[in-house]
This record gives sequence, C-alpha cells and structure tokens, in this order.
Amino acid sequence: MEVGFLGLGIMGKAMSMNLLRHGFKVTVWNRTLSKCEELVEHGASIGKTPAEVVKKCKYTIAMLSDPSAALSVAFDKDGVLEQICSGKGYIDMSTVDADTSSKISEEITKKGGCFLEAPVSGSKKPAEDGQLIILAAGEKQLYDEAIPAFNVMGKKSFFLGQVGNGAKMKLVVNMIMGSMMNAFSEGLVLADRSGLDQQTLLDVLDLGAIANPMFKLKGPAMVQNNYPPAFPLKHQQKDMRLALALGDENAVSMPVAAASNEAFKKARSLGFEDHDFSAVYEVVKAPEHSA
Ligand SMILES: NC(=O)C1=CN([C@@H]2O[C@H](COP(=O)(O)OP(=O)(O)OC[C@H]3O[C@@H](n4cnc5c(N)ncnc54)[C@H](OP(=O)(O)O)[C@@H]3O)[C@@H](O)[C@H]2O)C=CC1
Ligand SMILES: O=CCCC(=O)O
Repeated sequence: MEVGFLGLGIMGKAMSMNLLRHGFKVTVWNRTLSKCEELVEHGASIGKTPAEVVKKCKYTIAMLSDPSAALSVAFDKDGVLEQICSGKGYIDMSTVDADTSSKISEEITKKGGCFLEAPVSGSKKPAEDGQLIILAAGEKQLYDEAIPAFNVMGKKSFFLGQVGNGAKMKLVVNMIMGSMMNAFSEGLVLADRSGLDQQTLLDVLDLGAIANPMFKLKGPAMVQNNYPPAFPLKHQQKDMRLALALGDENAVSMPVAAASNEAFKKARSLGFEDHDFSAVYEVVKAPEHSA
C-alpha cells in the first residue's frame, strides 16, 4: 500500500517510520524539508509539496501541529486541495477542533475526494511502538480502506460516525488529561512542602485506585525537574483552549479545565512551551519561575 505522509514532528516521524517498517511505500513531506532525510534513509520518497504527495499517492495522512497548520497544508498554494480528486483519500490525524475538520472535509468532498479525521490518543512512545488509539470519523469506506495502516500505527481504532466526532472525542480526552496533570503537580508540591517524600507518594499512587500510566511514566522525571518533550506543552494548551471552546458551545461549565488552562498558558509565557506538558509542574511549584 502506498501512502503519503505530511508532517514529520514528534508523532509524524514515529508513525511514518512504523509504516515503512511494516512494508508500506511512504512518500513524505515536511515544512522543514530537512526533517525528511532520516525517513529517506529508511526507504521513504520525498514529495516537494503536499500537492505533489497527494498527486502520487492514493491515500495521504497528515499529522500537523494545530488548526492553522492543518488549514494551511490543505488550502494554501501547493496544498492538498490542488491534487485531491475522486479515488483519493485524505486522513488528517492532527488534533484540531471539529470546525477545522469540517471545513477541510467539505472542500475535499467538493473535489470528489474522501476525508477522514483520525486524531490519536497516546504519545511519542506509543507512536514508536504502534500502540496508538485512533479516533476516526468521516467517510466509512475510507476508514475501512485505512485499517491496514491504522493496525500498524495503533492498537485499537474507533469509528465514531460523522466528521467532528473524532475531534471532539480527542479534545474531551485531552481536557481530562490536562486537568489530571495539574492535580498531579499540585499533589507533588503539597507532598514536598508538607515534609513527605515524593517518591513514596508516587509508590502509593501507583498501588491505588488512581494509578495510571501517565503518573507512572512522567512522575519520576517530574520530581527530577526533567521534562523531555513527548507531548509539547504548547499543544496541550492548544487542546485545553479548543476543549474549553467546545464547552462554551455546549454550555458546559468546566472550572477545573479553565484553571488548568491558565496554568498551561502561564507555563507557555514563561518559556516552557516546547518542554513536555508535565513542565506545568514548574508553574504550580513556583509561579515566578522561568525556563
Ligand atoms: N506529541 C504527542 O504526544 C501527541 C501529539 N498529538 C497531536 O499531533 C499533532 C502533532 O504533534 P507533534 O508531532 O507532537 O508536534 P510537533 O510540534 O513535533 O510537530 C508539528 C508538525 O507540524 C508542522 N507544522 C507546524 N506548523 C505548520 C504549518 N504552518 N505548515 C505546515 N506544517 C506545519 C511541523 O513542521 P516543522 O517541522 O516545519 O515545524 C511539524 O511537522 C498535534 O496536533 C498534537 O496535538 C496527538 C497525540 C499525541
Ligand atoms: O495529544 C496527546 C496525547 C498524549 C497522550 O495520550 O499521552
């Protein structure tokens, strides 16, 4: 199966590498073209523009930072829309809001192409290990055709119906995750300031009802003030912002998420945007601190 892949950041690089490892023919494009080189060493071809990739491939996947990047790659000069046509599918796996996804879907469909949104749960390591959770919505036939690729990139795929449902599900999940990270950070600070050992807190948490892979993975690094970027904080803040907008649209009051968003915004303004999102711990610990 020949697929195009647009966007070779933390996630896109790992996902496209997995496709190559499993025998897919992959043509890659990245805004910063030099990032394509490592993939080429592993057998990928390069497309000079998103349009060139779409022209060459029946299926093209995108994994881009945010709504403005997703719109730009689809709509701008040399973008996806220039070459999408009947018989071709476009699968956007970026985390965006439902409106962005719907705009892209509408224009792809007008040109005769098929569209699927398919954001993912899971971070750098699950992407490397092909263990993502795929939250797809849109054209069911394209979903069925994409299953061989999804099976390589993920451990489970959900088909959630009409375009927008995948985006919304992803934002709900990340809203919960961002709020949990803030509560976890407060707990680590409270343990420390009240004279408890933080490692013991991690051990206690890991044995109880609120044990979870995120605390287990990030906790030991956080207590060492170490935040190697797996999920960049700027993207978590984008997801909190988009989830809060979804809350506004649906008149859902989310004071916990709103307070968490403030902490992520503060962390961004202090220079932690490219650190892992667990760096929000720095703000909870010492709001006056800077990176
Ligand atoms: N990291 C994670 O744990 C997870 C991330 N996600 C989501 O996946 C998406 C990608 O995340 P991740 O790989 O971590 O992000 P990165 O910041 O590592 O990569 C972002 C990618 O988007 C590209 N990009 C940014 N702006 C533009 C633009 N205007 N035009 C074209 N390309 C652009 C970048 O290109 P360039 O290299 O040129 O900057 C890069 O390829 C995001 O939506 C994120 O929320 C979802 C699940 C987990
Ligand atoms: O969007 C990023 C999600 C990160 C994760 O699920 O661990």
